[in-house]
Amino acid sequence: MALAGVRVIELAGLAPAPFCGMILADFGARVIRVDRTKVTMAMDTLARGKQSVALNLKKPEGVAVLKRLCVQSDVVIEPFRKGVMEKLGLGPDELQQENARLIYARLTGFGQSGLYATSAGHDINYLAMSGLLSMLGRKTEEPYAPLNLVADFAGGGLMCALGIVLALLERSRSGKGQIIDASMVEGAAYVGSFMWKSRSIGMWNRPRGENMLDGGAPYYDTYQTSDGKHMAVGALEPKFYDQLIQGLGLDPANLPPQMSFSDWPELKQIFSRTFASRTQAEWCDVFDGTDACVTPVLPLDEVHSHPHNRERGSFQKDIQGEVSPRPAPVLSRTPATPCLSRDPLIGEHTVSVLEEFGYGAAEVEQLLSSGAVECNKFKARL
Ligand SMILES: C[C@H](CCC[C@@H](C)[C@H]1CC[C@H]2[C@@H]3[C@H](O)C[C@@H]4C[C@H](O)CC[C@]4(C)[C@H]3C[C@H](O)[C@]12C)C(=O)SCCNC(=O)CCNC(=O)[C@H](O)C(C)(C)COP(=O)(O)OP(=O)(O)OC[C@H]1O[C@@H](n2cnc3c(N)ncnc32)[C@H](O)[C@@H]1OP(=O)(O)O
Repeated sequence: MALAGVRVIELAGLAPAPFCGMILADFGARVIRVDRTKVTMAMDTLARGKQSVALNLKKPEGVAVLKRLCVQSDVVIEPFRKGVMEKLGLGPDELQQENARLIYARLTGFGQSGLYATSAGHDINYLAMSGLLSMLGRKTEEPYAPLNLVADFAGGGLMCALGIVLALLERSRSGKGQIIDASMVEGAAYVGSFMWKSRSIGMWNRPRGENMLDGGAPYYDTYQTSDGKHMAVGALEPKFYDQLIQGLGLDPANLPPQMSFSDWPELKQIFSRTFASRTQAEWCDVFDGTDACVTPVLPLDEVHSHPHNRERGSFQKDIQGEVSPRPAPVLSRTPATPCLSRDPLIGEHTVSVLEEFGYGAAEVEQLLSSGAVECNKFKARL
């Protein structure tokens, strides 16, 4: 796989860093997650393919172990507030002094500098500071965050993974590591560059919820069907819009023009009434295979069985029967082969990893007895 041989130390975090680590693991990196000790339940639901070592970084011995792991690794991902790693003596200066090739990824909400750098926050806060949240939500509602998708994952974990891969590529020429300052505010904003750049062509010059792509246009929205499900409509171009009108069985001569903003509310009502007259399956029979840009809105437990997704194998089932998306994108020669076995227990691999990284049995025993590390063996259910 593309990242085979790359060793990553992921310090356990909330959601963005685990997603970054999972992406790297999916594409072949060896990801060792460093968990806290005295924690029984892992909160990392994105742990596939990772190993877990439990270290107490409040103990000098624990800090020394992390240093040794990082000296022999390519990447360290830290998900903490600015300054936490420096307080532990594990900042970039310390770690890159011992390993100049180390790529030190710092995944934060506000970045390593600035007024909010040491403030707590979550996805919605970073999204708000990116400018994008002000554009999200129907005109009759307050701005709302689309789950914790945009800052945590698109602008956070995924952007950080991109930074790591870029730094690995650069290191193949320079031989040197570097620090990645991955701010979720900036990552989310960067993902939203189109919103900035398309203002020049008038894409967003109407109030929130009244533009073409933010719920204003009747031909770019969702509609309820007679069985309480929904269809998604994205018929932007006139040639696709014509097929939408045809599929709905409407006469264009009796409708206002597609681009008549003032008539959009009336058009939306006509579309709503029409979509409400049939079931989702019936509308799929009408629109599947056409260019009307109409698709069913599928709930999570139906996506993997939809003929299109099933044919491509877009979703996978792990050893415990849990369905989740397969890694994307698909590389033709070195595709990701995600681990489908169970997630690691906290500290499950502590002893084996320490031994692999050069600790002798007596040293491991001493670290265990001091509480600097912990090991939880998987107890197979008999
Ligand atoms: C929307 C998402 C949130 C997704 C996560 C949610 C799924 C969960 C978040 C809260 C959970 C609920 C909550 O815990 C309450 C219940 C608990 C119950 O047990 C379960 C049910 C709950 C309802 C539970 C349910 C869910 O699990 C939750 C809802 C996001 O937006 S995630 C993005 C967050 N932001 C960032 O990641 C940006 C960068 N990080 C930060 O800014 C901060 O880390 C953050 C997130 C603000 C947290 O700040 P905090 O003060 O807690 O930590 P830090 O300042 O970073 O310092 C870390 C300290 O930990 C020490 N440390 C680290 N590793 C070790 C170690 N191995 N050994 C010892 N010590 C360690 C480190 O030294 C720091 O110590 P100091 O504070 O002394 O310096």
